Amino acid sequence: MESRNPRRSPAGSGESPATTDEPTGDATRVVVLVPHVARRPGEEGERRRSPEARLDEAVGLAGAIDLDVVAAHVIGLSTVRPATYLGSGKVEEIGEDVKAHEAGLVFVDAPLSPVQQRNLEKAWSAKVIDRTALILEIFGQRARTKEGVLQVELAHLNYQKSRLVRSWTHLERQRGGFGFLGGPGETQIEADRRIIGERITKIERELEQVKRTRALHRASRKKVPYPVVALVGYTNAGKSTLFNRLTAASVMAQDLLFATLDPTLRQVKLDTGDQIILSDTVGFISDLPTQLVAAFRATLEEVIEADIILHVRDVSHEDTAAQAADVADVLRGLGVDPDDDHRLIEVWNKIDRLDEEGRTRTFNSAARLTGDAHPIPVSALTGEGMDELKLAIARRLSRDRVTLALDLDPADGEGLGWLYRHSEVLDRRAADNGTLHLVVRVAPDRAGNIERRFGARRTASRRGAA
Ligand SMILES: Nc1nc2c(ncn2[C@@H]2O[C@H](COP(=O)(O)OP(=O)(O)OP(=O)(O)O)[C@@H](O)[C@H]2O)c(=O)[nH]1
Repeated sequence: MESRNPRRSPAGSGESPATTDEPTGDATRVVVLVPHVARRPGEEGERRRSPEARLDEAVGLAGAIDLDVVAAHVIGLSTVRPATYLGSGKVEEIGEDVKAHEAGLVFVDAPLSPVQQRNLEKAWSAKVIDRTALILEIFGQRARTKEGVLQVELAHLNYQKSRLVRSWTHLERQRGGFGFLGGPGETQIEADRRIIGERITKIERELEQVKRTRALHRASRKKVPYPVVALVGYTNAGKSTLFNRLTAASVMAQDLLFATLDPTLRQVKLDTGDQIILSDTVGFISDLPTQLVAAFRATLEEVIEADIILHVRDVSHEDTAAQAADVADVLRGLGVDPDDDHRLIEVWNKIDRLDEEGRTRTFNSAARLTGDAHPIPVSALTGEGMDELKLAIARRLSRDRVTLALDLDPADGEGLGWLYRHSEVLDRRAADNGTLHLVVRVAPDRAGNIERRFGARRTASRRGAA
């Protein structure tokens, strides 16, 4: 997608003006608006955050694609106006602001209808984008795998298709390149819809292919007997930093939202000797546009299937509770029970940012939650708490997995090879008569197979180091 160029604004500002109300200001200079509508039924999600916290988040989102935020306001509204979303007085006021700051772009952190968007663009002589458009841009820039790129492009096209009330300059350009398109009698919107429809079909076909390949990869990875530990968390919680700390691998970790659109997998050996596959995932966000839910699902398959889910939370953030609730919502949407303490471990990150009092409070509340619900306070930045975290993972793993003891004929090379491929071999000793005594560990669903094939016995023994 053309918008993936980081220097380009979502407005596609480099394109030639098609109408007189094209942006007059600099399209990288953005005014950020958070409309705050009086509470209405069914808007619970939005109300978790104060308008100021939402403004901070909106500014962060704009900054995530290198936009220069020149002004940011919370706009109190009693009701949404069908034509312009905001009341006429506010529209005028903001128009002045846009002009004064020579902004070419206004980000309205709300779902705007195509008509509202168009009217506001006219009123402000600036490009207007809503939350969905901005998030799509961010996801588009951060997509790292082919599947991620295709999913975001598909979401983008569906979004465009639903908003065909105005010309889309890139489509015009495309039409210029294919002069045969747009036969007689075909309106511009019909032609645009057809072009978008064709591209959607093409991308869907490509996605099918990519998915098939990925399914094959997943199947082969499943043969590796290591459990998958997935990191989830609100955007900017510190997942990539923690991932790096745990793997000492280099993935993009920076103070940007969505540094990780696609899952990243690394094999990690814990100090206890346990091998795990660590999976970094996309940062969650509140009010995720519906167009992206499908893309999210695909990239989050790792989470759905993970043996352990680490929920990374920024406990130094004033909105940490609301963020945790948003993450729980997304997990629920994926069919994962966020209250399943058996599978989830909460990692309370960024404790280095807390003052003495905050630290004491955090450690005390962590200590109050016992057993599986016990959260692990850490600093991915300084490394504090990493040993405790690894130990917690190892404990959870050894508890959930089944340890089996078996004897093997030394001539059964094939059987031995099979065991190494399909289980974790914890111990291997040869008796005087040559018989191999093996202790292996597997996920419970594999145990039956090994019991039948090798006459293995379940044992309570665990590796001493754990
Ligand atoms: N002070 C402090 N900063 C941290 C810590 N962990 C991460 N950060 C910072 O927080 C910012 C976001 O960290 P990331 O690791 O990119 O966060 P993420 O959760 O992967 O972000 P997304 O990919 O956007 O979801 C970066 O500036 C990190 O340096 C921590 O323990 N302490």
